[in-house]
Amino acid sequence: MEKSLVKVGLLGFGTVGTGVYRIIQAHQEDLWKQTGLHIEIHRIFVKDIHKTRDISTPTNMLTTNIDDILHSDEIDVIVEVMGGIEQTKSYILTALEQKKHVITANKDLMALHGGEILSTARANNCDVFYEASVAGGIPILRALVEGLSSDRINKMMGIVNGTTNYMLSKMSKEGMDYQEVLAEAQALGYAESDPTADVEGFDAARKMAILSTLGFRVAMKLEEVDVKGISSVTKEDIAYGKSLGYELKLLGIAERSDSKIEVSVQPTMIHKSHPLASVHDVFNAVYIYGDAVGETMFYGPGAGELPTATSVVSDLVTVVKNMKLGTNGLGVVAPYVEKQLKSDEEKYSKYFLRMIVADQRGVLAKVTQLFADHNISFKQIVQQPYNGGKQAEIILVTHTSAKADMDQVIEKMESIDMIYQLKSCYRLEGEGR
Ligand SMILES: NC(=O)C1=CN([C@@H]2O[C@H](COP(=O)(O)OP(=O)(O)OC[C@H]3O[C@@H](n4cnc5c(N)ncnc54)[C@H](OP(=O)(O)O)[C@@H]3O)[C@@H](O)[C@H]2O)C=CC1
Ligand SMILES: N[C@@H](CC=O)C(=O)O
Ligand code: NA
Repeated sequence: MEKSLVKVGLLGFGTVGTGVYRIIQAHQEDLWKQTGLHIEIHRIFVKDIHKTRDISTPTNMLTTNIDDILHSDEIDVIVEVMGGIEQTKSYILTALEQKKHVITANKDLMALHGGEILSTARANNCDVFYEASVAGGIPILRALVEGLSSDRINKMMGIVNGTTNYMLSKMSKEGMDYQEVLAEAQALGYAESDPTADVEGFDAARKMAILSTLGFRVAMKLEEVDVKGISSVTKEDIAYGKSLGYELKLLGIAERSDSKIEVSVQPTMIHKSHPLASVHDVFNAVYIYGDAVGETMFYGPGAGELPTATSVVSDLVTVVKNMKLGTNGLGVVAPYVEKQLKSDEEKYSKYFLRMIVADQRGVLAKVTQLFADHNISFKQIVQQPYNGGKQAEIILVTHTSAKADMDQVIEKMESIDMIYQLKSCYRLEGEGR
């Protein structure tokens, strides 16, 4: 007899899980009209069954026994929104071996173990979708694997962490300093009480590993993403950047040239004429450069109960449509492009530097010579008095140069006595794009 009802096992009933439950309840009829099947949350796995929740569920729907879900013959699809890595991975692999389709919002898990999860899904003819794992409510993974599948993507730049974008926006607009704005982001619930993954760039790196795997069709490993966070950013850097026409953003950058790729996350000065410079507060955006399509930008909420749940439930709609058509597991394409990573000699970008130097005749010539010795030329130089005129502050904007050359310059600065301190060095993007 043909199925008329799809039963879902929900793992986790926190922020995102609650949103998934609400959307499925509220949009029952639309979901049925789109898929031809009724969708029902059958059981929900939680840690604490006695916890007070602001949403009511039928008696016995909540369980703390994972087997009620993983080994239930009635459940067809697992929605994993509990977070965590090892335990969650074992639940997902078991679910796939039990021929249950999987939807997850878990970027930590997919960035580390996505390859194994997807190959287990293929072996079991199951679907795995994870749209909510990158840029919460923005349908960016679907855009890469469907909307832009006919194109060759050369570059993706993303503001993919809402917490740090909120912090940098506040530092830029209100001149707040780092510690002050971090405390505010924690009080508002954007940053975790341990905000390391957000501010040190690890959360963004996980999302960039997922984006580059799908965009470039390579098996990108998390440890191959170069990561630098925002914990050493100062309000002075932001103000100087602004005075020269740049906003400072934590950018994930994935770039491909001549079949070689580089993927990184770092605070980056982006020219105010670039659309990413106008992405403020907790919003996310991903800017994509395709050979054929040109430039496209995807913008929206990167987190939050209902935006994130929208992506999860849309994945569920795809799984259920596939069930109706009997096409589950056919859409999961393994990375098929051989991965070649760029060396530091092959990574090119422009840079913004700020340094404190002696206020003496010839200092600028020394600085210029050092950069010229390593093939780096300047687009802009600003010099001004520092520390009451006892020293000078130099701000430099370079032309395109190799990362290896810039690293050498920074190393050699230490031995030049007229250069007292390199205050900051940022990658620069967005001009003349
Ligand atoms: N919040 C957001 O805006 C976004 C979240 N995500 C991802 O979605 C996932 C869920 O996030 P979120 O909803 O914020 O998390 P929450 O902390 O709000 O909820 C987690 C839920 O999972 C349950 N849970 C956690 N650990 C266990 C365990 N060991 N055994 C049983 N149940 C457990 C908790 O149970 P109990 O209720 O009993 O405590 C809770 O219901 C994460 O992977 C996160 O990275 C992705 C994009 C945005
Ligand atoms: N901590 C993340 C939440 C969503 O993934 C962020 O700040 O973007
Ligand atoms: Na998304």
